[in-house]
Amino acid sequence: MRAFVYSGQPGRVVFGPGTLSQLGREIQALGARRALVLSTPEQRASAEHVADLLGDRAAGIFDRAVMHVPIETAREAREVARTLGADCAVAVGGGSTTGLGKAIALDSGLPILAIPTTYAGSEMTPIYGITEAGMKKTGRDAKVLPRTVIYDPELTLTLPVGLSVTSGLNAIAHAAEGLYSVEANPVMDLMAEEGIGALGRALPRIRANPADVEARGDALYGAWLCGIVLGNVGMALHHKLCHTLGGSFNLPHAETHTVVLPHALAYNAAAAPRAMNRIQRALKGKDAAQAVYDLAKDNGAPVALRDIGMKEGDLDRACEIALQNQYPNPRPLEKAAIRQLLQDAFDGVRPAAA
Ligand SMILES: NC(=O)C1=CN([C@@H]2O[C@H](COP(=O)(O)OP(=O)(O)OC[C@H]3O[C@@H](n4cnc5c(N)ncnc54)[C@H](OP(=O)(O)O)[C@@H]3O)[C@@H](O)[C@H]2O)C=CC1
Ligand SMILES: O=C(O)/C=C\C(=O)CC(=O)O
Repeated sequence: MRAFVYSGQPGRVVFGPGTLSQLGREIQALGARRALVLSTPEQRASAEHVADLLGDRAAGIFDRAVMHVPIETAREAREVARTLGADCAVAVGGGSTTGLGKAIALDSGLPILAIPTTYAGSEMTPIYGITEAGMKKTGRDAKVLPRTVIYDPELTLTLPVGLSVTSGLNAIAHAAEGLYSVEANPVMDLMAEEGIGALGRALPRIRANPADVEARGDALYGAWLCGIVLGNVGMALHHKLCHTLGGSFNLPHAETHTVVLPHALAYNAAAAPRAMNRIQRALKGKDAAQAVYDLAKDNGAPVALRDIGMKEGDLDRACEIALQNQYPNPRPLEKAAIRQLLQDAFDGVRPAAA
């Protein structure tokens, strides 16, 4: 076994159907008296429900969270938190809403209680992202790691099937890259394989019956584990490509992860055989890249960048941007091969077996 470093992230998790009802107790345990509830405009009704549960511990609602946390929105939310005298942020929603909570916490140190309704995993990480002048900057700060997370599968019943599948594959991407991270360790490997397996089993069941609370619970459990992996070990080529495609070409986050992941795995397969074994074992497939591609395609998710807004003429530039800085990856970053990876992802071809 090779040497490794393991740093656990602190945080309390309350998990299970109906656990939102424990919000009052959890807020009290945090010592918060005036919680600002965050949501997107579309999830305002959920924010109102959360505020009702908080009763006189609710300071107000800020319902203008948007994808990738524009700095203007972050400033506005910080100001609202200050004006209302908030001593806590409660983020109910996906990664966009959790991300806004993190932007507030980064500035003020307010504790976050997160109630995730997608599988993106941000609630398990000390990573924040803020977009300024069209550029998204990410960083790490222990202050932004939510102190408490309530995972209530009932809140994910309204997540449309298409988004459930792509968000689940976003989560799988964290675990898959965690398995070949330079910081990989045996504890994260266990969580990664278990998380991929749980999502691999849950997504087809959610597609068959979006109201299946058991399957929703399994997916959220998988997302939790995959999020822990993202928060603990560094990512590689796949996440770099997705940030490039999302940040510079405005492609949708979870869909981009879904399309690119099989091709990033095929690129790295020969250099990371143990990681590939774990992925294919978790998905009960014969080849990791093909198993991920099939999971997406068989469940109706997009598999081609051309179908999610990418222009073929931008592939060269995407390749250049993704290679501007060096970063750890199992296989060295080879320009021609990465350009071909992007072409394959653009065309949506099923990757060849390793
Ligand atoms: N810092 C970190 O560690 C991480 C950050 N992220 C960041 O998070 C963002 C992506 O997160 P993601 O969760 O995919 O995106 P969003 O939070 O934008 O949610 C994706 C979609 O899910 C919908 N949705 C969420 N909850 C519900 C619900 N209960 N019912 C119906 N629809 C729902 C949203 O609808 P609507 O807009 O209508 O609310 C939205 O259209 C990106 O900015 C990404 O960079 C992602 C992973 C980790
Ligand atoms: O960009 C961020 O906000 C930080 C990390 C992620 O988005 C992880 C991911 O690509 O899913």
